[in-house]
Amino acid sequence: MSVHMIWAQARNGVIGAAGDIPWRLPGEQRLFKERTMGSTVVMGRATWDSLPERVRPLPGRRNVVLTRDPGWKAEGAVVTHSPEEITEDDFWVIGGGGIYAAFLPRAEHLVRTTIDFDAEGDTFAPDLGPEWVVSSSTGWITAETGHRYRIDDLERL
Ligand SMILES: Nc1nc(N)c2c(n1)CN(C(=O)COc1ccccc1N1CCC(C(=O)O)CC1)C2
Repeated sequence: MSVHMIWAQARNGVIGAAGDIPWRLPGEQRLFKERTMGSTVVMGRATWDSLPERVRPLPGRRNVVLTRDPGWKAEGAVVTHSPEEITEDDFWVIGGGGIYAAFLPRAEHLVRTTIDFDAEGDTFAPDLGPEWVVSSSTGWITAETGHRYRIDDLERL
């Protein structure tokens, strides 16, 4: 089972605010799409709800949604009620905060975008222990909006 996690965070660790992402960086979204295309993506119900309907389910990927609600279902979503139920051998965890924290112990590979600003928000990236090391990095990319961001791949030592 190889578990990948992918997220974008502000310098101060914020990944979400009131059910949305407090920035819009199309270039970064394109990189997310490229990295996950063709794979299984696993997300919490709130992240599913945060996707615009036109891209829900995320096209070209098997969308697995984790929820405690036994009655929840949605067109295009494979519903799962606990992380232990996920037995796929290779998938990408795409949020949100609680889901990243739940899967971090099982993750083998992280793709972390850091945006070079501090954001206001209520949801944070998982705390990474010293066992996580950057295995490759894009270096700073300047977005159309002038914001700088970088994408690091991390592996466990
Ligand atoms: N590094 C990294 N990790 C993450 N987990 C995520 C990102 N960046 C960026 N994210 C989002 O913006 C979430 O999605 C969207 C949100 C609002 C509007 C469009 C979108 N979509 C973007 C993805 C498109 C696709 O993939 O097809 C469909 C449209 C999740």
